[in-house]
Amino acid sequence: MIYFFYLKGTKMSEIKKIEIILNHLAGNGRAKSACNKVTEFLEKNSLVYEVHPTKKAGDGVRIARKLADENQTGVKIVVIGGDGTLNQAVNGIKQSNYPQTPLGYIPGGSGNDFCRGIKLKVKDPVILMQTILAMKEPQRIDVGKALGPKFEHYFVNNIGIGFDASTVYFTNHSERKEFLNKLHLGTLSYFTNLLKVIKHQPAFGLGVDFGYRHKHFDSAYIVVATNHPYFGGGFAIDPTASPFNHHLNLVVVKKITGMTFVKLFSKLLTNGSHLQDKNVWHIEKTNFKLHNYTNQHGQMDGEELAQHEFQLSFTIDSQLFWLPITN
Ligand SMILES: Nc1ncnc2c1ncn2[C@@H]1O[C@H](COP(=O)(O)OP(=O)(O)OP(=O)(O)O)[C@@H](O)[C@H]1O
Repeated sequence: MIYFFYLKGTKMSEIKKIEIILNHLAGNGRAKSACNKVTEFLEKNSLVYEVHPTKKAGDGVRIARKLADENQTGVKIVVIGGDGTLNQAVNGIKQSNYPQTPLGYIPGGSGNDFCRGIKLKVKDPVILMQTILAMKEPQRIDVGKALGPKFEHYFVNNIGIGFDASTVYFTNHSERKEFLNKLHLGTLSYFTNLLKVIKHQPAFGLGVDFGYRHKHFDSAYIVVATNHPYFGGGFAIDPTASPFNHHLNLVVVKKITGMTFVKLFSKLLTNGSHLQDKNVWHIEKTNFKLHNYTNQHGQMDGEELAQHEFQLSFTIDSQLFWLPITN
């Protein structure tokens, strides 16, 4: 269903139309509710808008590419959904003939790690839309890019292999997610599935190339290439990462069990001192390569990637956003 409004008496100011990409399923209804508030505001102010609902998984890419290719002046494209929908929209823009097209974003997911990562202060969707409309210049924010055989994707948060990716897999396939989301406990949903993953996730071999150096791990367990600190709905896997420093961070945690794991995890939850632990290795670079030697689950911005022997080259890129940032 496409909603289209052109209200009589619309002030033909600089903004002629707002194109909204909506994932009405995101955040178990949070995105839909945010969209309703936003469109009510737009109507009250006689602004022209159109809502483009995603009709199936992955649809955000197609919609964003199409809207960017229309290249209309005076139009602002705004995504309302979670990190997965934002990821798709960024990839759609990058695949279009106008990859410099800016995107507005109103978070409505369950995790919303991107907004946490860029320290977005405005929480109210209507105030955020007002801010987006008032902005004259878009802001450039880092996004990661991963290239591999048959793989070319941009990501706004992170790409993970192993532990966190298995957690995404189990979370997406659990009935508890929906239930906990209803209670607005998306992070808890992720957390409870960690226990399942601790039981099932094996250690795996991993090679990392950075600069002229190579590092080998016999027993990698958590592997995250990240644009900012957060994954899994607010866990700061690398508190030193920043989406404004034109670098990507890579964190590798070796397989540990029992109390060693509990201690490390509590450091991660409390003060970020896990990065100094002897079982954790991390780098901050403009590019690096990863190769895991057995099939493992992967995740990109919370979206499942099929199980793979990943061979990925990471670089840093950027995307223009209609978002109020004070970094
Ligand atoms: N109409 C649809 N039917 C089925 N799946 C959809 C539909 N529209 C979008 N999706 C899928 O929903 C998934 C989740 O989207 P999204 O990440 O935006 O929300 P979320 O998981 O609630 O948020 P977050 O990632 O911030 O926790 C994405 O994989 C997207 O492709």
